[in-house]
Amino acid sequence: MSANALKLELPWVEKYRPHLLKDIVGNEETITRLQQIAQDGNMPHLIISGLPGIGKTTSVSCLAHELLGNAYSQAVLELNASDDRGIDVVRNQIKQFAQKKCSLPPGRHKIVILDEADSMTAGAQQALRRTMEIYSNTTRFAFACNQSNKIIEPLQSRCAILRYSKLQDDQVLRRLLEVIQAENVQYTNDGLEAIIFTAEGDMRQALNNLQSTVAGYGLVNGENVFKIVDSPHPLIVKRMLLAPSLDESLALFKELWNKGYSAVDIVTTCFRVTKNLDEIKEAVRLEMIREIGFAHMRILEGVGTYLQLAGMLAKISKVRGL
Ligand SMILES: Nc1ncnc2c1ncn2[C@@H]1O[C@H](COP(=O)(O)OP(=O)(O)OP(=O)(O)O)[C@@H](O)[C@H]1O
Repeated sequence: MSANALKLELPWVEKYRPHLLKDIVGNEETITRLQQIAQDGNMPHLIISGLPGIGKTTSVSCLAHELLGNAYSQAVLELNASDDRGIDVVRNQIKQFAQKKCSLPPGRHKIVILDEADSMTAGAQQALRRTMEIYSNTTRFAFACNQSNKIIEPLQSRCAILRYSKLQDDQVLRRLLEVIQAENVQYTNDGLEAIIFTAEGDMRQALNNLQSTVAGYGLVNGENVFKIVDSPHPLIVKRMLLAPSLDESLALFKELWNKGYSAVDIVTTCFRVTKNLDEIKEAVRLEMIREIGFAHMRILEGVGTYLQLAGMLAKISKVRGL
């Protein structure tokens, strides 16, 4: 195996997973709150919610490490969606853990981390209610989830809810550059732009796409990134949307369609490109987004045909006054 292949073995998302709260990028206010909790030592029950790949699980585990130090391995119970988390696990495993005695730094508590908690059944969540109360003097719970409304109300009312927002492009960029420097990656600016464009604020996806592009092509440039991500190149989509005539627009669309991109891929790229189109008037841009939105809705309802997208392009060219 070559040295390069060996170097690529460990996923960068794991290799560069922050170990301290201060290394987590973005959501500064929430992170500051977690740092305060880490200093006080008295962690409340927590729900951390937000989109995938923005550092929720990482934050909880950093917090637990900072609170418990060397006691982490015995004083933290981590359960995620791949573990069985039905009612029996709550009744047995979690309860047993809560009853377990272990020596901790003074004023600290054992921590149960429930990742992807929104996928737990309502029954299992109900069963947690009493457990959380009875053992709250020794054990605290941290839930990470994508949608906090999937956590039943009684649990929500027992917890402090922290919401993570999507990471800004410059925050993702900063982290990418750190990894690029550490891994000595060759890149071009349009390559970085492509990674940020496709990741849409999801740090995990950004790092994975970076690593896949390096593994596949070596050089991170726009073309290679879009090949790896397998989504239509935004420049072609832009040309399609701004073509001087409907015929030209349809010709570019046909090219994309024949390459095998799905209707959803094309329509979502159309939306992302249109969102940032500075070349046209605001009112026209909003009308275009409206048409794209309608087409997207119909495609998600199941009508993802060639005709559907061709119709969308026809409406867009009408909106643009062609
Ligand atoms: N804010 C961040 N700062 C630095 N690295 C991050 C950040 N967010 C995510 N990452 C990187 O992405 C990886 C995945 O993050 P994490 O598991 O915390 O995501 P998550 O928000 O819990 O997602 P999910 O909802 O899918 O569980 C981490 O290992 C880390 O490398």
